[in-house]
Amino acid sequence: MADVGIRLSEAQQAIVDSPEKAIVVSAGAGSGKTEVVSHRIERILRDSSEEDFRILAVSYTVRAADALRSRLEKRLGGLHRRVDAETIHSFCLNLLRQFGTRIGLPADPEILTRDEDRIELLQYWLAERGQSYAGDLSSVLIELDSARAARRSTEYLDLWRDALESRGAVDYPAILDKALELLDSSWMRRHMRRTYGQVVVDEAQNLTPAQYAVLCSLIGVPDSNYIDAMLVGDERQSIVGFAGADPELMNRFEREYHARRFSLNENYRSARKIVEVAARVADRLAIKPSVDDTVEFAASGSVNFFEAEDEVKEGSFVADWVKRLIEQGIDEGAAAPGESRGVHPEEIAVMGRTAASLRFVKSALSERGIEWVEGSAEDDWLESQPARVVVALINFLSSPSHRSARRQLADAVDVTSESSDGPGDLLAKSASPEMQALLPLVDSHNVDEFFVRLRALDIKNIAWRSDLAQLEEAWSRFSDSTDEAGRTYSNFRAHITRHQRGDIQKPGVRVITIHKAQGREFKAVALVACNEGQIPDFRAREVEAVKAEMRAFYVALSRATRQILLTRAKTRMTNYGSRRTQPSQFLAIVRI
Ligand SMILES: Nc1ncnc2c1ncn2[C@@H]1O[C@H](COP(=O)(O)OP(=O)(O)OP(=O)(O)O)[C@@H](O)[C@H]1O
Repeated sequence: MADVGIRLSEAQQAIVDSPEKAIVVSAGAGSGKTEVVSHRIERILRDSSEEDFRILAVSYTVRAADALRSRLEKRLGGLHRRVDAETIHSFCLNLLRQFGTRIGLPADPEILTRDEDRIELLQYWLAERGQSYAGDLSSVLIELDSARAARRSTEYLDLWRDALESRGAVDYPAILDKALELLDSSWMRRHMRRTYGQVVVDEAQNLTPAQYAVLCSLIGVPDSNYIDAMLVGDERQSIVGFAGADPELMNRFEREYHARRFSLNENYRSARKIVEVAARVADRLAIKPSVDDTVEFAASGSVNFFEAEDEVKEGSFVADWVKRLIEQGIDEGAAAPGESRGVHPEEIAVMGRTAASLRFVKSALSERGIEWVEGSAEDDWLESQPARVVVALINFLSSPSHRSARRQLADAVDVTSESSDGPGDLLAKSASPEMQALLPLVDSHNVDEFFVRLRALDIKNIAWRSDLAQLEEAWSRFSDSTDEAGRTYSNFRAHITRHQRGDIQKPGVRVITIHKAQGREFKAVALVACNEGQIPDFRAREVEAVKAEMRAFYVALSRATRQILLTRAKTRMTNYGSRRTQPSQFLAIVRI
């Protein structure tokens, strides 16, 4: 997203300059929300003389937080250090690491990220209490997660909280719970008020009630001297309802904090035809204000539809479309006069409502020798197995007593673990020479020495060199900002979790689900499998559920700046053989 030389519109500038303590910005896709957020942060920092007054900018994904951080870094020079750009979970986790002992957490709480580890603990804890559960424990966890996101009570909740406490562990929802408990103390609130002069929440349509509670606790109650706050979001892009998100919370904030509401109606991202089709979907979603394309956009854009006989042919058609884009650029007439038609592979996204719907495109792209990558999965920043093991090893060495850390290492090495296994045992169990080559790392005395040894390793894996460079970069960022005493495995692991899992840097066409595409921008977007049952997903039966699917459709369309291709296959392979499909009801809305 280029922001050099952008002239903000009057409506955008009004938000940047607004002196109100609380504001809500509700605006459509591509209307410049992220642009406004970074300009407003810049304006506040430049206007304030207090050196130690910081801004907390909360984003929904690690990738979005990273993107905001690097945008501010480019524009603000040294001033960007006064901004903490984080996800709400990483912010809360950091609070727990700093102050958690005040509420009885261990200094380094074990973080249970994987369901296997949670199920094992739940099973153990139920057995301890002489209880058993006949059904599938993962469904208990799903219910526990959604209850905590919604802040309602449910069966097993107290039991699960006790189980976590007994283990000195937290899972993702408990990170918020515990942060809330911490923020309950007046000392902690004072500390927040002394630290932050402004809190900004981007993608606020994705807030859950639990996150909203943390936010309110953090800034302070309405009618008090609360920390200035700005919520920015788009109700039409609310697509994580399954995770408990409630776009209504933006209105609640407006009411409770008497916030001034702003809206932005112009689309700066997409060419005319794309704005037109996205606006038809937004209108159907009937959330005001609707987008109107009053920006005079010089590019007309192009929107096309293709219906294939079957999914293999659909995949081939999309792969050929990608190939043509890379070789010849976007369609003639789709670009603005004088604008280059060239497209880099990274500016092309092939999207699907689910990952499964993308498999035919993936193989068709590979057959044509076109490089592609999946979205920004959490661990995607490292490609080779040895590098992933290195991270798992750092995790293990930072908390050798955490069972989950041992298991993660065992998984990364691809062996099974016994409770007595140390990291050396796990590496030695693997027959792979690459894993054996990592053995010298195990008994490094500290993380400095770990890195000296890491550089000296002789590993023959094509991706190792670039992964090593990534690890080195993470290390040098960390060591630049941390004094010797703070350079522990545990702090370095925390640094990696907070900063290093963002967008993938690898080259190639992006082949991603719509959910992974939120907040991003591409020159050309193909959306495959536009069939009933695929988008909308077959599980969406109620009106509300279909609307949620329509919002996903809106997110997909509104990612494109110049060109859209929608495709479907007339037949699909299912477990029961080939079946005829019906076109998605959403195609009728965009009138294709
Ligand atoms: N005033 C402006 N003039 C020119 N370009 C602009 C202006 N405001 C924003 N843009 C550009 O429009 C594009 C969309 O802006 P931005 O990413 O901030 O939108 P957004 O509202 O955050 O979108 P979404 O909600 O879809 O993620 C970006 O490329 C941005 O640089």
